[in-house]
Amino acid sequence: MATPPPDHRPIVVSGPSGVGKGTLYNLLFQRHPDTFCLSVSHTTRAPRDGEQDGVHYHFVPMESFEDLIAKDGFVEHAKFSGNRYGTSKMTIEEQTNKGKVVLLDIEMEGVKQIKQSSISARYVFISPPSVEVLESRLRGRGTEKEENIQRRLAQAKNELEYSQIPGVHDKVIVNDDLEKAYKEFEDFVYKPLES
Ligand SMILES: Nc1ncnc2c1ncn2[C@@H]1O[C@H](COP(=O)(O)OP(=O)(O)OP(=O)(O)O)[C@@H](O)[C@H]1O
Repeated sequence: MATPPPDHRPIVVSGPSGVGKGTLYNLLFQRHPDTFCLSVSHTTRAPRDGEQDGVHYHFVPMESFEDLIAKDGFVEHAKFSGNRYGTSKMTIEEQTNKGKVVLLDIEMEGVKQIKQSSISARYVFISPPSVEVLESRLRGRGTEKEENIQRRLAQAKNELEYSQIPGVHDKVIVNDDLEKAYKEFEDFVYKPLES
């Protein structure tokens, strides 16, 4: 049965690659079925094998994407290797109107953009116990090539610096012991509304 949190605002989850963001919010989805959803991004890149439109991404032509930018339809968007990616305001609104609390898994530049947008959201940053632990998780996941690992670690240092600026995030969780970090994450998500 769905147990919605008292605060329905979208939750922006950020943190370095490999820190365990997906692990934490997938646990939340398992333990609270039908309550949350992950925002589906728009992209101009072609679908990969097995990717479904509307499930993994909203796949759109460049022209439609740029049209939506011009109409201020995105809370954040970015370009990676020639393709555009973004989170549309419409996607967030539609899911919120269905009674779901929307989680956004966003990297640092996107977080900065959302903070400038009209969307009222809650911000949680997932931090590694140390850069060494982060490196071993990235390697342990076995999904990255060496050059990718080095690039992600360099980017992690920027993200960690940004997370230390007071007031940027409502909550910073160190993902050391998974169950302990999960409990902190769940407590943050289910925090009573402040009057
Ligand atoms: N508390 C933890 N202790 C040990 N290992 C963990 C912990 N949390 C996550 N992991 C492991 O670390 C690896 C990275 O986790 P995950 O894929 O959830 O990271 P992510 O932040 O979502 O990464 P990305 O941003 O690249 O998608 C996984 O192999 C996961 O099982």
